[in-house]
Amino acid sequence: MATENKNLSEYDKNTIPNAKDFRFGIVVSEWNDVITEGLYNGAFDALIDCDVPAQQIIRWNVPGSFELIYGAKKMLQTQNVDAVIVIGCVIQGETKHFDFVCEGVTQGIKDLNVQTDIPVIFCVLTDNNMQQSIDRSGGAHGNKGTEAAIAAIKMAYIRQQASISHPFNQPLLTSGALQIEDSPRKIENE
Ligand SMILES: Nc1c(NC[C@H](O)[C@H](O)[C@H](O)CO)[nH]c(=O)[nH]c1=O
Ligand SMILES: CC(=O)[C@@H](O)COP(=O)(O)O
Repeated sequence: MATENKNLSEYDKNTIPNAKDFRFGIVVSEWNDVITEGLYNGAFDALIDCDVPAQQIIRWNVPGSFELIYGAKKMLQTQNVDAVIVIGCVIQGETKHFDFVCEGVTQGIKDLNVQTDIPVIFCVLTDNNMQQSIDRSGGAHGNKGTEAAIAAIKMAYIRQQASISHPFNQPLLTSGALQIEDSPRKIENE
């Protein structure tokens, strides 16, 4: 189902785990900030609506979507959070730069989800034009930031339940994977 056939802002609170004790990091790209601010507001408002105290939501800004990778890495390395949401808006320009930024940030955020124990939620619009971004940041198709917040709560809950049911969960990765230095959180493959 494409976004045009669903409203990104709709969620059923009855299907969402109790989030009042969870802490969330949100890393926001400053590129296309008219859009990213709308996405942030959607995410923040949804977390508050799901009973997350405002003081348990940490926001950092980065210059562009490509920097979301490093920002999220340092967020999860240094802050006590249960999930991180990265927010960006990449809009096609005249050149192939769009392709490389989108692929780079996608792969980078994927790598963080594989290499670390903290879920990182991908709230990065990759649109053909500004209207598509407007439609997905509080416009005709709802707000992808809202969708990302709900995903963050659900993934934080999965992580919490997994640690309860499998307190000594085994490393997932062989050696040689990306090492995130100086992290207070144990890398899965160690
Ligand atoms: N064109 C867009 C960018 N480009 C900037 C890159 O994300 C990055 O900051 C730069 O290459 C320096 O490393 N970023 C967006 O978020 N959105 C765009 O449309
Ligand atoms: C995604 C981008 O970096 C892009 O918007 C930059 O525009 P251009 O390709 O015209 O340089």
